[in-house]
Amino acid sequence: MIRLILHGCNGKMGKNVIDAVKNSSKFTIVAGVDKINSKQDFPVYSRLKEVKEPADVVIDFSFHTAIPQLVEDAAELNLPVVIATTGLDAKEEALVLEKSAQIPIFMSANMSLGINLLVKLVTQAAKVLYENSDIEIIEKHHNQKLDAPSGTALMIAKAINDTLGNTFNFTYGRNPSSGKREKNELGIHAIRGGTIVGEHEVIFAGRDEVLEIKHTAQSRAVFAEGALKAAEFIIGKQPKLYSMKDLLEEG
Ligand SMILES: NC(=O)C1=CN([C@@H]2O[C@H](COP(=O)(O)OP(=O)(O)OC[C@H]3O[C@@H](n4cnc5c(N)ncnc54)[C@H](O)[C@@H]3O)[C@@H](O)[C@H]2O)C=CC1
Ligand SMILES: O=C(O)C1=N[C@H](C(=O)O)C[C@H](O)C1
Repeated sequence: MIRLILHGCNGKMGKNVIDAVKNSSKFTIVAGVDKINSKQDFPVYSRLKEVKEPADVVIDFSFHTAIPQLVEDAAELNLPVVIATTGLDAKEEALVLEKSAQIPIFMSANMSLGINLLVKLVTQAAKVLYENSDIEIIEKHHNQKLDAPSGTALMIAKAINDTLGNTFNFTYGRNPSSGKREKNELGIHAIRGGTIVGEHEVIFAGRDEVLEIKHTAQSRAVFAEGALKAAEFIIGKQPKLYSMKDLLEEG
């Protein structure tokens, strides 16, 4: 059995990981960590360093400000971590990279298989279409989401820029003073409402033709199951910052 510590156990994704573990024969949750202390079937602590139960791996779905303490504690305890939390600032991201020299860290803004295939398809399309079309990303999420744009939208935009040698400046939404669209803009637009689980659409708008590539998450279970796959993948790996690309390449 893989012994799991669930960081952010009392949140929406925490609940989904608990359900995914119930349906899995490979995992058991030995402890949770959350800033809110609500009752679970396992002990809940307020930080990772306080956890008494021996464990093999940590999965995190919490909030970006929790990440520095999480990776500091995980490095001290020599525990691999899967970070699914989005909205990290540059300093938090730099610390994750620094700590990945000590422990294996798996980080992805989206744990679903479909989004990671979408990134592949979109970068291929961008190579062919970018000169003659305008690229815009639209993401839609529930009204409880704290960060905008989504980590996934940023991941897609960065993948396009990496592929095309940083051609684009990102434009976050448009307003009455935005003016005419520039050729080197990549628009990123965030919609928030209701209970939308997560939608990401990339639009290539050319002259007289439009290509749209879209992914819809229909439940949070896909993210929870993806996080369990990532956790299984990093146990026993060398210290490094891993992504979905590494997991998919290993097959
Ligand atoms: N990579 C992926 O596939 C996915 C990533 N996410 C990301 O996961 C994060 C959590 O999402 P939700 O579960 O919807 O949010 P949520 O707000 O429902 O849950 C977050 C939980 O983390 C806890 N928390 C906050 N600060 C903490 C701290 N300092 N220490 C310990 N616990 C803390 C909260 O009390 C709460 O229980 C968000 O950043 C979201 O964008 C969400 C879905 C999929
Ligand atoms: O907060 C969410 O719900 C989600 N967050 C991730 C993101 O910011 O990209 C992934 C997913 O779309 C759900």
